[in-house]
Amino acid sequence: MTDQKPKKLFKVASEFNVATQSIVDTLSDNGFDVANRPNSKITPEMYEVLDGVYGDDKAKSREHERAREEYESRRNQILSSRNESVSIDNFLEPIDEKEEAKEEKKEEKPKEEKKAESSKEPTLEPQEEPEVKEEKEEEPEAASEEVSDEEKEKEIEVKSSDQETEESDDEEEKVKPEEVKKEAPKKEEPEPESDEEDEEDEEEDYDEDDEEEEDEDDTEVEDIEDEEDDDDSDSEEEEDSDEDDEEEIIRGRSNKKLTGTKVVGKVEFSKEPRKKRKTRKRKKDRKDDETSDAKKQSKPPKEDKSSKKSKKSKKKGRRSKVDEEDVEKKMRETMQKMQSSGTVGSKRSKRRRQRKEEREEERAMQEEMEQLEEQILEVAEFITVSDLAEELEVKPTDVITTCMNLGMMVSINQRLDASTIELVAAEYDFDVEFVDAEEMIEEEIEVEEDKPEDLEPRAPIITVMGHVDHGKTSLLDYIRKAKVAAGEAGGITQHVGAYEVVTDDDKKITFLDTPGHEAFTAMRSRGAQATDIVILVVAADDAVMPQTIEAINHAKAAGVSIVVAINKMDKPEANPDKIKQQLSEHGVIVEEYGGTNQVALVSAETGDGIDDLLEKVLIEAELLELKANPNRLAQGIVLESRIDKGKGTVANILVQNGTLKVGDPFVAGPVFGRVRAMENEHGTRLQDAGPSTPVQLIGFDGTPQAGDRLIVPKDEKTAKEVANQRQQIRREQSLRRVKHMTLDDLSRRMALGEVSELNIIIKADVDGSIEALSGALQKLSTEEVSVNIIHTGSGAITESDVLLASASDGIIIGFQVRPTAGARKLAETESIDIRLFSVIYDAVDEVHDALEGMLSPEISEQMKAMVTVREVFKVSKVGTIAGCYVTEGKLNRNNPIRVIRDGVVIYDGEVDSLKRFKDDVKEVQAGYECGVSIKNFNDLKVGDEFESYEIVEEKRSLDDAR
Ligand SMILES: Nc1nc2c(ncn2[C@@H]2O[C@H](COP(=O)(O)OP(=O)(O)OP(=O)(O)O)[C@@H](O)[C@H]2O)c(=O)[nH]1
Repeated sequence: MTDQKPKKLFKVASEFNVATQSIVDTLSDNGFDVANRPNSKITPEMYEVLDGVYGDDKAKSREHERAREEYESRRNQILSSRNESVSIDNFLEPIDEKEEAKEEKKEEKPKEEKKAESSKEPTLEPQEEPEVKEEKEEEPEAASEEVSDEEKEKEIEVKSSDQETEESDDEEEKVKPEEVKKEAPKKEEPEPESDEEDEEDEEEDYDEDDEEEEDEDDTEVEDIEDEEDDDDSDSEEEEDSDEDDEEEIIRGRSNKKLTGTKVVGKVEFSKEPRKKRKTRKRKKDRKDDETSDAKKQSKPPKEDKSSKKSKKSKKKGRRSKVDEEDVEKKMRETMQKMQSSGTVGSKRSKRRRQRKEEREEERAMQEEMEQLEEQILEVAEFITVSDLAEELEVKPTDVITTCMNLGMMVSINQRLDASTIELVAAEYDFDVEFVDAEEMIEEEIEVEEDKPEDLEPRAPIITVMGHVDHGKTSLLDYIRKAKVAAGEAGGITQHVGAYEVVTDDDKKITFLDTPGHEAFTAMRSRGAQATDIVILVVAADDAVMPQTIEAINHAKAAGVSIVVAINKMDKPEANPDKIKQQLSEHGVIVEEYGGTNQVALVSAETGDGIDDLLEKVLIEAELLELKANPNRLAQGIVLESRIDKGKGTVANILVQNGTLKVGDPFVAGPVFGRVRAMENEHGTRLQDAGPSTPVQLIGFDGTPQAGDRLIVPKDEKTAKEVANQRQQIRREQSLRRVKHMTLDDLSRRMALGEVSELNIIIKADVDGSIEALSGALQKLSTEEVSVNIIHTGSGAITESDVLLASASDGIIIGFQVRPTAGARKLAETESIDIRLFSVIYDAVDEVHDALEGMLSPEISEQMKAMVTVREVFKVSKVGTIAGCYVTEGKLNRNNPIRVIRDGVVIYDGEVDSLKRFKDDVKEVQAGYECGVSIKNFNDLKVGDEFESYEIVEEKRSLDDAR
């Protein structure tokens, strides 16, 4: 009009609210040759011509715009009056209004078309209308959803205005020309903002939920940004602006909206909608790869994703390259504008892009992981050559050849150890992940996983622990007498390792018979855990004692909840507060002190508080949500076993899950069996036993160990096979495997990935050394291996320590203390590594070296003899002479010697003189008496022990080093 400068086609189109094609056509009719491109220049002359043809439309467009504006603000009012969040409902409510608007639009569009076309080919008009309808019918499929979607679209459409500009004959009076558009968006901007925010959130969720549609969503999102940023300049070339509009429409909504949008385009050009899609896709691609211009290349992979997309790609192909490039260029510009403008929209788009990049990275990583996983072989140690070959998908002879090349002669049925399996697998480019052999076998039989709906609450299984004489047995006895199913005639007739009690409100609790943490830990050391809750008994008239602390540590190491029973409350000197206080110092914090451990004040003598204790146990059980499925094949645990002259092997079993029935075949550890008979503690024969029921079971082929898991497989054949396999594996393991952690073995096991933590039990002479040592050791934790001090205590290393080490696969560090004879033997049989030190730094260095994989135990200490002092003679000028008895080994006068009193090293020195009767001797064998004096040490007492030892240099073999 008044403008002297040439205008861009898309702007003019938007101004007149006509399709760019119509403008191009009109111009060509009037002798102007203009390409239908958004940026084609419309000279003032051309503009004049257009003004003549479309001037009226412009006015209508303005009117329309105003109407739309009104509608928009009404809508926003409604929306904001509701809860800000934009939900489908929010959109659905103003349906009527929107529907109206929609109707208007539908009517407007065809008419506009007519007008646009009328200048050229009025006859085409009637044909266009049906086309539009068709489109509309085709695209939006889900009617109800789309109503809301379309409404949303409309809102946005209204904002963008380009589409509405596409005429309206009937509505002419209502609809006003375009200029309004420009004003309108500005006003609208703040309002729609909130909607779009919400939409954006929706999109975010959507993005995350649906990767497939991610791209489209993103496109939509960007379109929204376009909308936001370009609202002012709403103007876009007719065609592309149509596309953009569509995109804008799409923005806040689902893909269906996109299709709805197409309709607009189709009104004018039957292929338009497809072009629009192309544009969208291009946009997507650009977003995917902003910097790359080669969008077309990036498209194909995405297109593969869905047939829809591939269709799109075909459509793309139809369009001329030039057009695409132009549009892309335009899009790029828009994007740049958006970025440089630094608007909220651009920030959003950045965020979105970031998210998208992150997602892509994640996807790439996942793919990588998958690839890596493919190369990981999950096998059990001691797998046979043939099984390994099967896993590697090669012939057994190939594995044998590989082993030969590695310098090992193996047979097809030979079982291989971890390092050999690794070596062989490496030859085939596989990494190995070792899984527990027994678990693997169990996996074969334990296919069925309990469904949550099949699970029913089961009775909790309780172990009572506490210090000597604090009343564990009394408590168990009282509960048993008072609560064991009162109706049972004859009372308790036999020991089944556990018993069930029924509380006043008819709830069941199963108590394991053997109190104390030794039994508990011994069971755990065999890989079994029967206990759900520990009742920690502490005498109210005493204090938290060493075994109380041990019990706490054992329960914690097992991850079992603790309910405290402060016993002997009937005693006048009872002081429960002191006990609670002391317990809190050891990590057992009762509820009134802000902790989670429940506490009951009881008297095992009078029975006071026992009901309260049981109630608290039940509450704890409820918190633990202990459940089992009684309607499945049984699983249980062997509590004890013995051989009965008449019955053969008899074992006390605790059923943990499922129901054990007479006649069931089973496997308990490496032992096969079939349930011949079951009895409860009252000697009553049972036909079946459900979860948490203790029974005495007959029908074993061999003798299982306490702690062995009992499983009922689907048939006898499987049970026999599993038992057989387990026997083989156990044999293999006992032959070839150091069962428990040792410092020497640590680095090897670290390399195998078997170890992520080093559990240490510290025993020392005094508390000060414990603190210093545990502090220093804990600091040694590395990323790969964390150092856990699971128990500390002063005094000799006891069997209980060894059991805990065994159960927790830990090592024992003794500082200035020695193991008791029993502990030493147990440590030998359980292969527990006990390291004894006299200097804290030596201990720290050794653990450090082990963790670094640099431990070189070339020099080690070997105990040569143990000697007990039976009498002490003080001889003037000579000093103290001990009359001794050599209990173990051979006492050599040249070996260094330690003096141990109550398990604690009190002196480390040399033998001054060693005599048999009156004669000096070089050495004395075990079982003989002798007289010993120690250089510079006279403080000898009856009962002291001497430990004679030798420093040995060990040469490490290659095997050791591995
Ligand atoms: N007054 C009083 N004495 C109790 C109570 N509970 C246990 N006792 C007594 O404390 C002593 C030790 O009780 P036990 O039940 O044998 O203690 P324990 O913890 O099982 O001991 P060990 O089996 O040696 O570990 C016995 O003489 C009981 O009579 C109580 O609540 N009140």
